[in-house]
Amino acid sequence: MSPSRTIHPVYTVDELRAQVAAWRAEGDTVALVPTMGALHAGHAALMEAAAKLAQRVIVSIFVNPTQFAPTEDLSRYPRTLEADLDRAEKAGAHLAFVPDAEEMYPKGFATTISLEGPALGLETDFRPTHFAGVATVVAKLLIQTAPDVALFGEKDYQQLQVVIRLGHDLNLPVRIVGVPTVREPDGLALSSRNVYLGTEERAAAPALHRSLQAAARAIIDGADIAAAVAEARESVIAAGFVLDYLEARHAETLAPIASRDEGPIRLLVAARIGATRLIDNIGVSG
Ligand SMILES: Nc1ncnc2c1ncn2[C@@H]1O[C@H](COP(=O)(O)OP(=O)(O)OP(=O)(O)O)[C@@H](O)[C@H]1O
Ligand SMILES: CC(C)(CO)[C@@H](O)C(=O)[O-]
Ligand code: BAL
Repeated sequence: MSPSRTIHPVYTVDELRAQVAAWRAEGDTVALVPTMGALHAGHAALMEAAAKLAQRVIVSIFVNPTQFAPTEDLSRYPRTLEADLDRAEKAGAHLAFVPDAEEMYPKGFATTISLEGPALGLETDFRPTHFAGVATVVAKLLIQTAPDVALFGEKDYQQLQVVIRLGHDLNLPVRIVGVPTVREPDGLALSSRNVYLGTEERAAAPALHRSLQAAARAIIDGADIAAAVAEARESVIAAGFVLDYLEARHAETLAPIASRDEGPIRLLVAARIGATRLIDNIGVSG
């Protein structure tokens, strides 16, 4: 670890709780930013937003095995702890909680959260066990840290809605805050998985955001939602993606939505290019 760093990495729940208790004793409020590391400017935006909402900011860095299916990229998921600590410190975090799998899932671990509502469909159709793993680890992180506020990116929009629902349903005493997606200048949503993209794939990738924008504009201009969605699906496929889904959903419940009269609309996409799976989403407003 760099000797000049002031951010404090802790590895156990006991150390985490002791530090939070010390801050609480001084009257400080606490924000939690859960991540899987490989931190980029999107994560920095979450930590910067956290620093405006609480005096102390904790970033957790844990590549959670239970949210990956055996066929997914757990083993090759980017791990960049030293750079992450530097970035977290620059973004205003005071403590990095970096548990290992044994700390989070000790021998005999046998509890999983089961979900319906916003967890149904979309990601769940392609990653059936994903949100059970996310909800379980997020619940654990929230209980371990007991923050006043926890921040999640809109880039993982279905995850954000699942976590909001989880907080309500389990009466977790924490405010869940969503942070808008940070994008590259060409519109590609920042994601740790973007490092997997080859040159041609990277050049094609902004088509996801462009297609969503075109569909949103068409819907705002009065186009039929199903027709706008169908056109966006075609343009994603024409850009070289294999489409998992591109859907219009109610922005809060994530139920299917056929008309603007039924409530606020969110357009969500997941698509694969080469070996990389990307997700994105935008709101339809105007
Ligand atoms: N571009 C972004 N803008 C805003 N928030 C983001 C962005 N990318 C990730 N986040 C948020 O950061 C938090 C941690 O996400 P995670 O560590 O999985 O990063 P990621 O870049 O989404 O990685 P992945 O490639 O696994 O999707 C989540 O709440 C996520 O929504
Ligand atoms: C919320 C989260 C940290 C849980 O592992 C993860 O799903 C992520 O990084 O979005
Ligand atoms: N950002 C979501 C984490 C995952 O894809 O597993």
